[in-house]
Amino acid sequence: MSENTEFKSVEHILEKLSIDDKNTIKNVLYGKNTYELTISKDALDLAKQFNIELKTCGFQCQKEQTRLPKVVRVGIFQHKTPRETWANILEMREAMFKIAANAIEVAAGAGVNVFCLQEAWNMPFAFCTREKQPWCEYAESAQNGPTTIFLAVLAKKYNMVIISPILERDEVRNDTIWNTAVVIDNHGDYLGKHRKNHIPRVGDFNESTYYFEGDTGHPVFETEFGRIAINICYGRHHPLNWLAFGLNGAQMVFNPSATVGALSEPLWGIEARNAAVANGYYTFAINRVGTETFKNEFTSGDGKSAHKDFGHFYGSSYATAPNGTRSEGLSRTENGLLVTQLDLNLCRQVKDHWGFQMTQRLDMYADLLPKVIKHDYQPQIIKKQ
Ligand SMILES: NC(=O)NCCC(=O)O
Repeated sequence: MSENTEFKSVEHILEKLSIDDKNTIKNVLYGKNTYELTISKDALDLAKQFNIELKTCGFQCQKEQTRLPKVVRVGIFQHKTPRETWANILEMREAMFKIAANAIEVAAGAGVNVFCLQEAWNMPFAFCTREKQPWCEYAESAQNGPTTIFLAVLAKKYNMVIISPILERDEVRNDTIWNTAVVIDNHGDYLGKHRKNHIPRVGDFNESTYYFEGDTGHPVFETEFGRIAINICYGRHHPLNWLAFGLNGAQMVFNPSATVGALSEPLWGIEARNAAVANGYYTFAINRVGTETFKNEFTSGDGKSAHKDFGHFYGSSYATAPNGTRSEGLSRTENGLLVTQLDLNLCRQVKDHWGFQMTQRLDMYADLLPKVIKHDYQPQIIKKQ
């Protein structure tokens, strides 16, 4: 399907219904407790000028008697690759930096405190090709590479925490490559990094040709705007990965992704949303957008003829509150910024209400898991004798 024939979004189709029907359906499917944010005219005008779809969503939270509200604005940004995939790397990087700078400027105008980009945001998602050149050249130091240096200036300028998922080159340890999210704090300082824990081996996602499973565990980054963690793309299919970030105290978990319609679209609205409910934190799922075509054909090992693209990255980035209420999705076809306003107090309120954490029986799972990973494990199946 070509990009022109892709439909814009589920919400766009819902717009065709009467207001009453649309609201009834949205209340059932997305939850009721949201509101639109007021955004300055300047930020709205800038978004228009930069061709960025700007959507907002506020999540309601009760006032407490003993704790002050902890209100945070979060921006998530999805974007297309702005040049042909085979463009010169320095030119591509320059064009990507321009797109990110524009989006961050709009986000700053909208009062965003924490901002996250999509997976491997500053390059084409070339891991379908299995070619090492030139793609490995995009890899750079997490702490001192050009992308972190570039974003650190903006983080400081706008007093904004920025999460930057990139292809990392560990120059200290054997030049190895990793799929990594870098966290830069609101003073422009490097706070740390997380390496993708689960590497896909499905469809054209040949990422294991380039990098290995991450070795950084489940870090949670304490920032002035709350405790954040990053569950990179394919990790969203792994409930224990989400669980571990929750156990380490995350209040907001980001899922920067790159995934295509034919493979995962029916799962997209479920997994990050379910993780928010199960773990009592906010989640933010960010998918890239557009179709990226490569110069050389590649095969998928599934009998289909060789081809030059992954298929359509369907965007549809969205946010979910710990009570399961979610925002609308961004477009399936355009660059977009979703700005959410949330109160971190809701995490504890939902835990108190539902008791999922209190009832989760970690003791039973802790007992089972060491047994399961033994090669001679016998599943606990009871059969009629
Ligand atoms: N980037 C990545 O891990 N994609 C895998 C496909 C998916 O998880 O939908």
